Amino acid sequence: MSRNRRADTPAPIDGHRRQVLKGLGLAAFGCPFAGIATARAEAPPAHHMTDAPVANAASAEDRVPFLGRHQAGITTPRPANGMIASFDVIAETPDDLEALFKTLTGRIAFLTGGGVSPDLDPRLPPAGSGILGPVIRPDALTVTVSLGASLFDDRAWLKELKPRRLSRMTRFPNDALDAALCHGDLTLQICANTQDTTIHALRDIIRNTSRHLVLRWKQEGTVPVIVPGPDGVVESARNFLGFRDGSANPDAGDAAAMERVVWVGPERGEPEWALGGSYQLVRIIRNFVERWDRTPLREQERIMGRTKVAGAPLDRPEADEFTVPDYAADAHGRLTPFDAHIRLANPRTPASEENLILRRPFNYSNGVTRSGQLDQGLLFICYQGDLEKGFIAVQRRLDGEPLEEYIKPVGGGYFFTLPGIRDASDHLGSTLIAAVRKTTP
Ligand SMILES: C=CC1=C(C)c2cc3[nH]c(cc4nc(cc5[nH]c(cc1n2)c(C)c5CCC(=O)O)C(CCC(=O)O)=C4C)c(C)c3C=C
Ligand SMILES: [Fe+2]
Repeated sequence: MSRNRRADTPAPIDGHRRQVLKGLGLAAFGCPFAGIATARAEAPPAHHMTDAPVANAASAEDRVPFLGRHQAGITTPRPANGMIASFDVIAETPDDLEALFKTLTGRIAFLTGGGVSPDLDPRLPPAGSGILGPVIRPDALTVTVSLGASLFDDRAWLKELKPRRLSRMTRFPNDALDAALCHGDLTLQICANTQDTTIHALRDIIRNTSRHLVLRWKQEGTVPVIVPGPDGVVESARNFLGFRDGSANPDAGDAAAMERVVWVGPERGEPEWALGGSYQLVRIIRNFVERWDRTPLREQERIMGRTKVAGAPLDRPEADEFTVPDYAADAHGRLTPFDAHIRLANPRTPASEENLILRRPFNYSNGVTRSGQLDQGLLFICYQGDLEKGFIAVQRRLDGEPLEEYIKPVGGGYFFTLPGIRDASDHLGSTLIAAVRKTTP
């Protein structure tokens, strides 16, 4: 799980990051399907630094390839803005569902590729919301499509094809789930450099799928853009508790690690159609930031298991955030308490290797609660090849952790992220539809 956090060449950073994006298959801007047949939504190469957005590196011309064995938006770099939108699906027949998947595919291909909105006919409603103007720039947009258990459970012709570990999220002890913020038949994870682009994409998709999709809930979030240090190190972005978040995330640029941690492969016993997909976990976790801000620094650090400024593990407080804690050398929990967040989340034993997850969180700030508190928190998103061994096992270890005094999960759900799209003639969900056609006359 080693990870090269340092840039080979510290400056200019924007050039470096641009090169990474070019390596991902950035094609000429202008045509919605330009480069689509060759551009693949794979993880960035190993020299990519962290998953934090880098200052001055983001450009409206950044295009994240849409085609590939896996959907974009999971191992591709996390831009500054993210959103989960959850929908109910109106689809009584396989034909309905296929039509929805095809429309989604077409819209996502256009929006992520960029292009010119068609000319306006003043006698008709405009072709789009217009909030980006007539020229849609890709802006590192990704739209990742996942399905909820209810989509399968509520349709006889889909029941047999449900991914094995997909279920309706049930309550954990510290949860106070708001039904209006939970579950759904289908989610879109929409990420981009700017919020205008995520909102534009959402409105475009809602407008073009109104026959099949009804919006249930959505949550937006952001990640701070990081200015690289003089040595070129890009540190992890901070969450709203002020700690670096992402330091020990598996390396999304390590394809072998992603096969082990994130993707559904043949060894998992999942239906054939699901290969190349992943399980998506979403949790909207409110942070009681006023209480946290009144908590002594030492206590905050012992709750998290890391120093606040540098993000170093408590057994190596002079080290950096990427230094691996040595729990075996701290067998009595003197330096890192046994109930510290990071020690529970990943005790770093051979057995806990199978519980690794890829986190892709965003901070959210929703306004003010009725009792006059800030409504802030973490839009926690993670991906794993096995939901039970991944999120569920980790969350069970975290149940009762001291951090719970400061957090309250209020929404979210379990979803299955569809495999990617082979080529320009393919569409999202094609393997599922083919399996439906095989099993239903
Ligand atoms: C069930 C999974 C997890 C939930 C839910 C979760 C919530 C949560 N986390 C933070 C802040 C931090 N988490 C950190 C590390 C970390 N967290 C999880 C899992 C969940 N966190 C894992 C698997 C890890 C990695 C542990 C390791 O391998 O050492 C950290 C430390 C920095 C880092 O590695 O990212 C912070 C900080 C909050 C605030 C939160 C809920 C609001
Ligand atoms: Fe965490």
